[in-house]
Amino acid sequence: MSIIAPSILSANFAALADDIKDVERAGADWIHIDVMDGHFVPNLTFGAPVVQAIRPVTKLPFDVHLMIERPEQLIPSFIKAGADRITVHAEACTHLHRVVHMIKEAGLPAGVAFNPATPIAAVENLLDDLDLILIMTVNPGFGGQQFIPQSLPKLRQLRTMLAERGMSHIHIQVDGGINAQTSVLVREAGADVLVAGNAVFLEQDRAAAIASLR
Ligand SMILES: O=C(CO)[C@@H](O)[C@H](O)COP(=O)(O)O
Ligand SMILES: [Fe+2]
Repeated sequence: MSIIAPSILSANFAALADDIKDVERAGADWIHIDVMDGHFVPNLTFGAPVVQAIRPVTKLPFDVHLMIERPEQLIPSFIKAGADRITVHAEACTHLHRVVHMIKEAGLPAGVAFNPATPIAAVENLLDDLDLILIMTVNPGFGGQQFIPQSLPKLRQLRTMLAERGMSHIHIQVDGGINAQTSVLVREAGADVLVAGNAVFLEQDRAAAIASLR
């Protein structure tokens, strides 16, 4: 069964706590938090103080997706604020091994994300250290974009790579343009953690929306 992680980027920021409680009631598994710095991606979102403010609102794990340059500078503050798992972009880390170990040594599961144009080979020698690999199914920076179909062969390639190495316990996460239709395609291609922003938060009936993704 897929893990569903609604992305609060599509929530109503004026009622963020209520929206988080609502998706928890509706059956969400993780809360996906998109951190953007206006440099690595052309948009700006939340910092650690926002994560800290919403931490008491839910018991669900906070899945923090860092779309920022030099993530090693901010990882400690996100952990202190209540992150339960952290994913960094391969493209944003000069020393990816060091950054992944920084997350692991703090006791958190570590993930590595890949933009649509980045080959996944960069992670081949790091598999022992990873809990999750995120295949971006849009170019990161904004919610509500269209799913990129070339992500599907990449997902299959990753699934095969993990199976060949006996590493199929590593989560394969997808993020961007996931809805009731594309969720079927990505699941068939190997994804087991589905992030969805608009497809959950813009729906009146969030329980039905989550069920249709699952
Ligand atoms: O990381 C990102 C965007 O960069 C995502 O988490 C989006 O927030 C997903 O939004 P939808 O495409 O599902 O609306
Ligand atoms: Fe994300």
